[in-house]
Amino acid sequence: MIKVGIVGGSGYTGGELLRLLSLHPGAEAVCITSRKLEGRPVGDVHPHLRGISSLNFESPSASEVAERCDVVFTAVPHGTAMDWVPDLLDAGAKVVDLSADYRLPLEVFERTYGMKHRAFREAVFGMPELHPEVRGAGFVANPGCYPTGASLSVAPLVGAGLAERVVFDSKSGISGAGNAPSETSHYPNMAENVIAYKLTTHRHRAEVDQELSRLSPGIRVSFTPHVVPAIRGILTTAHLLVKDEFIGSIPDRDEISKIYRDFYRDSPFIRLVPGVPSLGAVRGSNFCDIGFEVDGSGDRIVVVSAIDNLVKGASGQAIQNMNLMMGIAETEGLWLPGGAP
Ligand SMILES: NC(=O)C1=CN([C@@H]2O[C@H](COP(=O)(O)OP(=O)(O)OC[C@H]3O[C@@H](n4cnc5c(N)ncnc54)[C@H](OP(=O)(O)O)[C@@H]3O)[C@@H](O)[C@H]2O)C=CC1
Ligand SMILES: CC(=O)N[C@@H](CCC(=O)OP(=O)(O)O)C(=O)O
Repeated sequence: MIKVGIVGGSGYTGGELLRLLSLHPGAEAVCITSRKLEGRPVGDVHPHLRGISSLNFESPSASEVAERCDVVFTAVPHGTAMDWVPDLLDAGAKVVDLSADYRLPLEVFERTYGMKHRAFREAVFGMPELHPEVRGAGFVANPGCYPTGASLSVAPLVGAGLAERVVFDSKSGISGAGNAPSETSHYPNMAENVIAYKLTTHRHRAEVDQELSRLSPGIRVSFTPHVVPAIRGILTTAHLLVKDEFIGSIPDRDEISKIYRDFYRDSPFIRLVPGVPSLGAVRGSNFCDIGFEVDGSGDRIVVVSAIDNLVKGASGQAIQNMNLMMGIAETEGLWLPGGAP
């Protein structure tokens, strides 16, 4: 049994890690931290875990957590994980960091997040479909939620050299913002509304750019996020503008499907769907559903992806990474259907 610790277990991704781990046959949570809830049962703040988890929140040091665990998930805000990760690694634990602290090269992180990094280490970028080196790794930076849905939606087409530019338009459920109440999450502001924000400046553009540039150097990436009145889920619409040489001669639907199937042949959590993906079909699951349509104008392919931001966009992908790091089947504990409708 893999012994698991969760630093920052009172938040949304911490609760989701516990839910998924409770279904995992080869891993068990043994330590869950919270500064403000020390001593309280996990079910006090995560009511869905009442009767399932008998753990109490603790407030131990990094070395104590590492001593008791094989793998530790750091599910704390960016700028905070860097105070935990080096000590956990030095004490011998494998670490999956859910924050943004280790997803980008040092200089790009500091520019994008406007802060000095206090404890930089190299990590493997934890998107197994694009980074097979996750297998056996000791330290993995789990990707952001938007970058997961965005990068996976078009990676095969970008890798095939079709794209000049991709313009992403993403819609997220409100849990993407974490459990601290904010003006955006206030019910009268959010209900029956759609809020676009950081139209050209969201920090996740750097992550998507990083992943797609590896596949096609020089590609141009634009990204605009929205919050919609849903709790979970991210629906991303990618407008892939083809290179000049493909204008009017975009591969047909069968050829594009083949590009996807070949690229994702070893990726059990990617489902190429015949129509338009829906959030209901992936809610609660680790799947990323992808559908596409070639624009009759001949210069654009529109791709839509759907993920659950708390699962494939965070805690599910983190467990997928843990499985690969520990040398067990990638799907272990994660082979769950979505909660349609
Ligand atoms: N929500 C989402 O969809 C996604 C989130 N992420 C990332 O995952 C991480 C966690 O997100 P989420 O669960 O939503 O966040 P929440 O705001 O819901 O929870 C944050 C957790 O961090 C703990 N925490 C906060 N500050 C500190 C600190 N200084 N030291 C130790 N613990 C601290 C809090 O515990 P307490 O105050 O009780 O100590 C709480 O448990 C973030 O980096 C987020 O960006 C990534 C992808 C998707
Ligand atoms: C809806 C919403 O507010 N989403 C968050 C996504 C944050 C997240 O989960 O990403 P990181 O792990 O990179 O912080 C936002 O736009 O900031």
